[in-house]
Formats: sequence, C-alpha cells, structure tokens
Amino acid sequence: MCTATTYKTKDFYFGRTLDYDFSYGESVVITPRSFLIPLRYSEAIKSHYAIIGMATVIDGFPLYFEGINDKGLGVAGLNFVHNAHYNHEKSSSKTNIAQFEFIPYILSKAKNVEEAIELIDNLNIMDTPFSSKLPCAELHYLIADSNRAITVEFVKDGTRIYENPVGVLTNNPPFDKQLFNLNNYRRLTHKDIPNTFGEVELEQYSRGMGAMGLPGDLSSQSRFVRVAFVKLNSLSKDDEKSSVSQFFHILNSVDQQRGCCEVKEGEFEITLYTSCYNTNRGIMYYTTYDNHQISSVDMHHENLDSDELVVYQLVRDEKINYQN
Ligand SMILES: C[C@H](CCC(=O)NCCS(=O)(=O)O)[C@H]1CC[C@H]2[C@@H]3[C@H](O)C[C@@H]4C[C@H](O)CC[C@]4(C)[C@H]3C[C@H](O)[C@]12C
Repeated sequence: MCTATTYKTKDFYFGRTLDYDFSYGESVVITPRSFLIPLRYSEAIKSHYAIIGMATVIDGFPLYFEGINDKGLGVAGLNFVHNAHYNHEKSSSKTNIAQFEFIPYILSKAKNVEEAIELIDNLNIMDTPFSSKLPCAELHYLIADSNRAITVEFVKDGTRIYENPVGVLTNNPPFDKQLFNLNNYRRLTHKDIPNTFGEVELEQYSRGMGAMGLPGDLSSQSRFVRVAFVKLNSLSKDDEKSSVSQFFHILNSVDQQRGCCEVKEGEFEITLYTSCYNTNRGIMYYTTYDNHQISSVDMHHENLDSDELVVYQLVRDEKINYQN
C-alpha cells in the first residue's frame, strides 16, 4: 500500500509513503539538467529540468518512484495492480515511452500540470520491461503543482486524467471510485457533534467524536478517506519546520506497522519510507521505517548543471537523542 498527498502553507509540499514488503534499493537521486536521459523509443533527452526524488539507479538509469523538478512539479507512482494497462504495439502518431520512463520523462519536460497533461495526451505507454528481472510496475500517478492536482491512469480503455480536488492518492480501486466513496464520510467533522436523539440524554464522553466512523484499517479505500480527512482538516504555522512537521503527521495517519498486514506467510508490508518535498525550494525530506529523524537533501546544494547523477544513500538507523 502507498499513500501520496499534497499540503499547502506558504510553500507547496508533495510526498508519499512507500509501503511494501521489501525494498528495491532506493536512495535519494538528483538528476541534473545535463544528465543524458536515455529513452528506448526516441532520442535521449539532453537538456531538461533538474529532478530530485526517490529512485533506484540501475545501469546508470534513475528509476524514480516519485520526485519533483526544479520548476515545482511533483509526480508519484502508486500501485494500481490489475488495472494499469500498457501497450505492446508502437504508435506512429504518438510518442512511445516505456512505463519506467514515465516519471523522468514528465519531470524533465513539464513545468506544471498543464504542460504535463499536454505531454500525456501525446504519449503511448509501452509495456517494455526495464529488464528481465524488473517487469513493468502497475501504477497510477498523482501529479501536482501548487495550483492543481490530477490523477493519471493508463487503463484498457486508454488514458484517464482526473482532476484531483483532494490532492490525495492511494491504490485500488480506480480514482473516480475513491473520490465517490468520500460521499459516505461527508458528515465527519473536527467539531463537537450535537445529540440527535431528542429527549434521550447522550453524553459527549470523549473529544474527537465528530470523526467517529473514520476508517482505521489499512485498505487503500480506508487510507484514502483517512488521509483526506486529516489533510483537509490540517492546520499548522506556515514556516518550513511547522509545515514539514505537519506533512509528516498527515502521512503518519496511514503509517503501516510491521505485523499488521501479512502479504505472504510470515512476510509483512510496512512503510519503508515517507517522503516530503518542498516543491518551491527543491528540498526533499524523508524518514524510514527505523529512522524517525527527518533527513533532508536540498537539490540546490548540488551543481544542477552537471551531467552526472547525485546519489545519497538513505539514513536508515534510528537516531535517538539520549538526554542523559
Ligand atoms: C512497489 C511500489 C509501490 C508500492 C505500493 O503502491 N504499494 C501498495 C501495495 S497494494 O497495491 O496496496 O497491494 C512501486 C512504486 C514505484 C515502483 C518502481 C518504479 O516504477 C521504478 C521501477 C519501474 C520498473 O518497471 C520496475 C522496478 C521499479 C523500481 C518499480 C518497482 C515497484 O513497482 C515500485 C517501487
């Protein structure tokens, strides 16, 4: 399971949890503007926007899970198993892109959601695997800038682009169903609730009863509702530390603890990492399952005009501040 969200204060924040039972060897990867991005079906992209994100680098190629570019656009790929559909035949009228090229392609060329949509309308996503060991990932995408968020799904019928007014994405079912399901929770509130039982005296015996019925389980539909409720009710100061702190609180509401979701006998899905990007400033923050201290990488501290990837291994060991 995975959950992606956005959050706006003075700046615009974008990020996700990556929930899975094993790691693909991800690290923080910066793709500077002159790094040659090879494409399977067209010429390599020579000069482009700079990208920072979580990726695994194989044979020199940054296989991004999510990231942002230096213009403030964010893209995150989340599992969309049995629904994602890619083409086997090349198109003569559209640009052919292998599924694993989608995130670097969009982030290298689009500076906002409008430009991303223009590119996507002209794409034919191919089912070409990166290698025999890495088959295509079945994903759908949250794409957002500070003004607009969309969900993109490549399905059997073609490409679906949905406005995403919540700025949230999880996994199955398709996005229109996730959004419709929110109707069932429209009564949830952060306020005290009235007693509607007339003469019967009923006590508000606890704080937080306005959100009773908010689903607490780990299914993707329940995480969608939970993170939407938390995000849309979120309040924080608008400085960097307060915004980043609040962002992690939002995603921690759907954190997955080892032991609660068995995917195979004795194997459990957990939140491997949680990321948060300040899209205005090009800064990535992350925590990992075992390291609750927030680590940060600022793309603007690197030479963004270079032609070589910059890779930071994740700090995965717990940092405890022993006070005595
Ligand atoms: C497993 C990850 C998604 C996690 C997720 O959504 N979990 C939910 C599980 S469930 O639906 O609720 O069951 C996805 C997100 C990004 C994916 C990676 C990226 O797409 C980059 C490459 C793409 C290659 O084709 C496959 C390897 C890969 C390195 C992918 C491996 C894996 O599929 C990743 C890491």
